[in-house]
Order: sequence, then C-alpha cells, then structure tokens
Amino acid sequence: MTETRIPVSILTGFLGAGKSTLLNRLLKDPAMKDAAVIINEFGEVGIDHLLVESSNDAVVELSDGCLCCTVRGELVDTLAELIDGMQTGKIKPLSRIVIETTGLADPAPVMQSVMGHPAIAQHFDLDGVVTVVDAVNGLSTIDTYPEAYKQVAVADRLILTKQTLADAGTIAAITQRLLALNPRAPITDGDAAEAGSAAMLVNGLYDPATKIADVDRWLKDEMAAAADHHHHHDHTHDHGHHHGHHHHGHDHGRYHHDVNRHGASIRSYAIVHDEPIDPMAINMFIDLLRSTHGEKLLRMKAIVALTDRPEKPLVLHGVQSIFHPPVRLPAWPEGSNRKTRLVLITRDLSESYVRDLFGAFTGKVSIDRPDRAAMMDNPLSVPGLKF
Ligand SMILES: Nc1nc2c(ncn2[C@@H]2O[C@H](COP(=O)(O)OP(=O)(O)OP(=O)(O)O)[C@@H](O)[C@H]2O)c(=O)[nH]1
Repeated sequence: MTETRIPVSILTGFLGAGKSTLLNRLLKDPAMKDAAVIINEFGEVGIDHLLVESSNDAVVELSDGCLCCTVRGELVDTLAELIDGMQTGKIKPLSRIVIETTGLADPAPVMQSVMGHPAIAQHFDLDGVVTVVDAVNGLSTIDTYPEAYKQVAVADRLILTKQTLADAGTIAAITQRLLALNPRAPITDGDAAEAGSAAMLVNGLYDPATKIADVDRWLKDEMAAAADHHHHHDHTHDHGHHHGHHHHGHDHGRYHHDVNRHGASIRSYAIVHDEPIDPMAINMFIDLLRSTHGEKLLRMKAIVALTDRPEKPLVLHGVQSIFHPPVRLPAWPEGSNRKTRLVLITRDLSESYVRDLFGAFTGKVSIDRPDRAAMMDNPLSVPGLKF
C-alpha cells in the first residue's frame, strides 16, 4: 500500500454561484489527470453529473441529498472505498480528490468528514476550501443564508464570478463583505485564466487559525456532532434521537436523508417530461414563473428536449434574479435517457403550483387544469392558479 497522503480540496459556494462551471474548467487542466471528483446533488433527479465534462472516469456521484449532514456517512464511505480501491489496485493512484458540495451545504460537516474522521484523516489531507461567490446575488445571499456565510468564512480562496453582470458598486460592496468575513483569503476573478488552473486547489494543510474565530468553533461543534452520531448509530441505533446541538435540529438515521430540511420554506423537486416540448411553451412557462415568482426561484436547472431538433437538448440555468442565456448542446450527454428534466429549488412556492403551471404549458390538460390556449390568452386569469 502507499503511505502517501492524498490532498482533498472542497469546492463550495451557494446555489448557482458557478461551482460546476469552474470544475469543468479545472478538469481540463492536465494537472487534474489523476484526480477524482466527488459531486453531490440536491434533489431527486440529478442533472449535474450529465453536465460535468470529464474525460476522467473517477467521478463519483453522491445523490442522496445535500452534502452537509447525514450524507457525511456516505462521503466517509466513498473516501474509504477510494483508499481501498487504490490499495487493491482496482483504481489508479489518485493525485487529488475534489469534493463539490451542493449550494446549500454547510461546509463544516464536509470538512469534518475529511479532517476529523480517524480512519479517513490517516489517508487524506484537507488541502484547501475554494468558495465560489456570485457577484450579482452574493451580498444578499450571504446575509440571508447561514450556509453561504459559512462557505465564505471557511474558504482558503474565494472566486468571484459573474462580475460582467454586476455594476462597479455591487462588486465593491460584495468585495468589502468578503474581506470582512475572511480577510486572508485571496479573491480571484472567475473570468481570470488562473481561476481555471488546478493550482487554485492547492492551498496547503487546512488551518482554521487563519480564519475568523467562528470557523474553529464550527469545526469543533461538528466533531462533537459526529461523535454523537457514532455513539447513537453504532451502539444504540436510536434513530429517533433528537440531536439538540445539530444545526438543523432534526431527527434522522445515518443514511436516511431529507433533502427538504433546509428550513421549512425551501423545497427541491424535479419535473420529468417524456415528450419533446414546443420552444414557445417552455419560454412562456419560464417567463411566467419568473415574472410572477422570480424571487422565490432560488435555482432552476433544466435539460429540455424541444420539438424543434429534440436530439439537441437545451440547457437552462436560473439563479435567483439571473436567468443565464440558454445553451443548446450538440447532443444529449452520454448515459442520459433523453427526457426533459427540470430541477427546481424554491422558497415559499409550492410544488403543485409549479407542476400545474408546467402541465398547463406542455399540453397535459386535465379537468381541473387550465389548458395552454387559455394561459396564452390571459395567463393572469387562469382558473385554479393564483399569481
Ligand atoms: N456570466 C457568467 N455566468 C456564469 C459565471 N459562472 C457561472 N455562470 C453561469 O451560471 C450558471 C450556474 O452555473 P453552475 O456552474 O451550474 O453553478 P453551480 O454553483 O454549480 O450551481 P448549483 O450546482 O446549482 O449550486 C450557468 O448558467 C453558468 O453558465 C460567470 O463567471 N459569468
């Protein structure tokens, strides 16, 4: 067996900040040839793994929810399997592991899984937390979501994306906030060539002493929470026990995971549709959703088969106030079932409302649903739907 310790980098950042975009650039760096990537998706029907352009086989997908709490068990198991695979020669020696968290992840338990778990810490070094921050939404996101605040505070390096979409005042304000929360982390422009270099991931052994004092406390709290998990799951199997000190304060078993636990108001759901969709219909659905409930759409990702050339799917990204220009792929990603999929993360917006709206535009008409013609005539007077 090899005694070499493998560096692990964590790539984090709030929903839609640009983690996958950055990861795709990093994976093109020849220095990443022998790296493995662990990605995690929030939601029942994943899209991310279809959109990671990796030439390397070592992409492991944890699709059990968000990488922040019970899924830590799965992360630890995955890391242990990678070690085992290398020791038995089933996988090539890895030069680095990159863990991409979900946008809603609290980074502390992820970091703790690498640094604090004895069997894992023996083989891996946490070598850098890289946090992506979106210049347009960043400031309000940090103020609204504790996960986003923590992601910035724990970073060794900050990548500020979408600066071309923000004005100078906005960029100055977010930069000031980042400096206040994390004075020592260098801030790199997401558009800069260096942001896509593997060197971004190399930061030296993680040291909480270089961060604001909260960081050390968060990590210690996670250590205690993990010890508590072990205690209960290994000895008492008391899955109903309430972990009072746990950040989310909910009950769960080690592998049971509730993706919808980030506050009662945040929900994630997916819509899958078999038939190709009229481009006009998808446009109108999205326009209506945005214009009526834009601020509640925390994140939307979609891969859509259009009636016009269904073999070339359309990829859509919505991030709070921003709707990025749609991208037409030359072909469906390998391994995909070629069905339209939308993954939404919303705040205070019911799943049935969004589903009904989608059904109305895509022609799935049922007795209590308005048909598409009615929606097009006057979307605001649709029976059964409130705007
Ligand atoms: N203009 C601009 N768009 C960007 C930049 N970085 C990312 N995007 C776009 O932002 C959208 C979301 O990017 P992703 O890389 O999927 O973001 P993510 O952080 O992985 O998203 P989640 O996995 O949902 O948390 C995509 O449409 C990207 O093309 C940037 O620096 N500038």
